[in-house]
Amino acid sequence: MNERIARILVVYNPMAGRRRITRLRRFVQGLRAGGAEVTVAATGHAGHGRILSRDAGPDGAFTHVVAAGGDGTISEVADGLLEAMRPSFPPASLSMPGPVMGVLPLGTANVLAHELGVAFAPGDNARALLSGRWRTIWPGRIEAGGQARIFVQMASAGFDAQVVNHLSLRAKRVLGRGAYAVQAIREAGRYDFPPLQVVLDGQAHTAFGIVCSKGRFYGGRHVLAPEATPLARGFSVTLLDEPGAGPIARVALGLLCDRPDRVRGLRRVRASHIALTAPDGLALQHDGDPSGGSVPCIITDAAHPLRIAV
Ligand SMILES: Nc1ncnc2c1ncn2[C@@H]1O[C@H](COP(=O)(O)OP(=O)(O)OP(=O)(O)O)[C@@H](O)[C@H]1O
Repeated sequence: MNERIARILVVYNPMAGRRRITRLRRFVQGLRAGGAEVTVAATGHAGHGRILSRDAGPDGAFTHVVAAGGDGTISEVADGLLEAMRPSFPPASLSMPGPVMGVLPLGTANVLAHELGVAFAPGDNARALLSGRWRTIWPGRIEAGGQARIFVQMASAGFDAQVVNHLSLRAKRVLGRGAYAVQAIREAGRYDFPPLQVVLDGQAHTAFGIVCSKGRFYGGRHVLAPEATPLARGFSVTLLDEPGAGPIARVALGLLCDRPDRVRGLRRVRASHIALTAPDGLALQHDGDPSGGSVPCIITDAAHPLRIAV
């Protein structure tokens, strides 16, 4: 196989964001104009991105797999690429690092794209991808109810996970990021803030919400964890010490002003092994989508890092 030709699989989520098919077309044109062989595969259902990228990974058929969608699509593609690296998944060669992952931001919040400075303009993105530059990121892994999922930006339990779990894709398409605010107002009246037991690298804490961040940003380009980076192992863990709608409103204001350090009742701890339990099995979310499981859960780094084009 000719190693100089980029062979690119684009995993396109047609349900992400506001269905920006024109931007996808421009991106593919840019790649082809740059000499790449491009295959586009649209996802047919939630979780399909993981299967498409897992099956693209092991035999070297593709040099790159691009997640064309939002953060949920990115986490599914990352999940599939990492699954293909598992020794138990045939016919992966352990010496092969797998395809480089690309990101074409077509989603609602696109937090990882902001975090890594990925180009939003399709032509610029295609040129950057073909330039061959990449960085190594360490995704997170969340294990709940016997199922493990990969995330790239953050995972959480508490009020925000409840909002994400009750938010419809349709609302996100119609209202964009405003859909999160509308849903948060709805949940504020009915969420009862049960306490979470959190064990961070063996140290026990109690909290009323927890966000395990790989990157600085949360909900778009709002800084929650200034020191977090997806380029390193471990997490910046934000704990909410007080229950209720008042503290949540303070956090929202702190995020809008990018001043999480000024918010009373929020604290951050570095940790690499996070165990959560709660009395009544709270919902979880990762990268802005429901995790499909509930607390109790364990959060750690993924077994392998991923190469990501920037
Ligand atoms: N064909 C499909 N039909 C329904 N859901 C799908 C389909 N393909 C993917 N999905 C799901 O769509 C969800 C949302 O996708 P994604 O997160 O990429 O977009 P977004 O929510 O608009 O963006 P962001 O997460 O950046 O706010 C994901 O959970 C994914 O599993």
